[in-house]
Amino acid sequence: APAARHVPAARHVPSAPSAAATSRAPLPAPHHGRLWPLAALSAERLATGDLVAAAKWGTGSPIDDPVRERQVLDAVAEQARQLGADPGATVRVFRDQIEASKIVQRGLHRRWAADPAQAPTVRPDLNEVRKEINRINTALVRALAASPQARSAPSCRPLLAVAAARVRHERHLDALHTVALARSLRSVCATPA
Ligand SMILES: C=C(O[C@@H]1C=C(C(=O)O)C=C[C@H]1O)C(=O)O
Repeated sequence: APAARHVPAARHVPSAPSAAATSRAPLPAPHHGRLWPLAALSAERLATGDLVAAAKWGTGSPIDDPVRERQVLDAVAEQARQLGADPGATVRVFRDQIEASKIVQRGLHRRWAADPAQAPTVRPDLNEVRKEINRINTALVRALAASPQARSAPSCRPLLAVAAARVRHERHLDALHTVALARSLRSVCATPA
C-alpha cells in the first residue's frame, strides 16, 4: 500500500527496534538508585542533630531557631530553582528534615537531663556544625532535583522504606534516630501514603 511508505518502519516492527529506536526508548528508571541517597543524606543530616544538641546543651539556647530555619528554607528553595527543580517540593522535604533534627535534639536533651553521665563534655561550635549542615543541604537539594521520577513512582514508598532500613543498619541507628529518619523522609514520595 502506498500510504505505508510514509510510516516509519520501526512502528511496524516493534520487535526489531533499530539502534535509533533503542536509544530513544526511555531507560528503565533506576528508582532505588535515586532514592537511597535521599535516605543516606537524611541520616547524615540527622547525625549533625547530635552535634547541634551538644552545641546547645547547657547554654540556654533553644532547640527551635525559627530565624535559622527560614534561612535554610529560603536557601534550599533558591538552590532548587537554580537546578530547575520544584522549590515547593524541596521546601516540604526540608520542613521534615528540620522537624527530624529537632526530634533528635529534644530526645538527646531529655536523655542527658535524665542521665547527666551521658551528657557531652565538649561543646561543638554551632556555626561550624551549621556549615556542615549547609553542605548536606546542598547535596540533598541536588539528590531531590535528580529524583522527580523516582519520587512520583508508585514504587517510591516501598523502595524508600528499603533504603531507610539499609541506612538504619549501616549506621546502627538507635530508636530515636530511626524514628527521626522516618520523620525526615515523610514528604519524599509524591504519591499518597
Ligand atoms: C539544627 C538546628 O536546630 C533546629 C533545626 C534546624 C535545621 O534542621 O536546619 C534549624 C534550626 C533549629 O530550629 C540549628 O539550630 O542549626
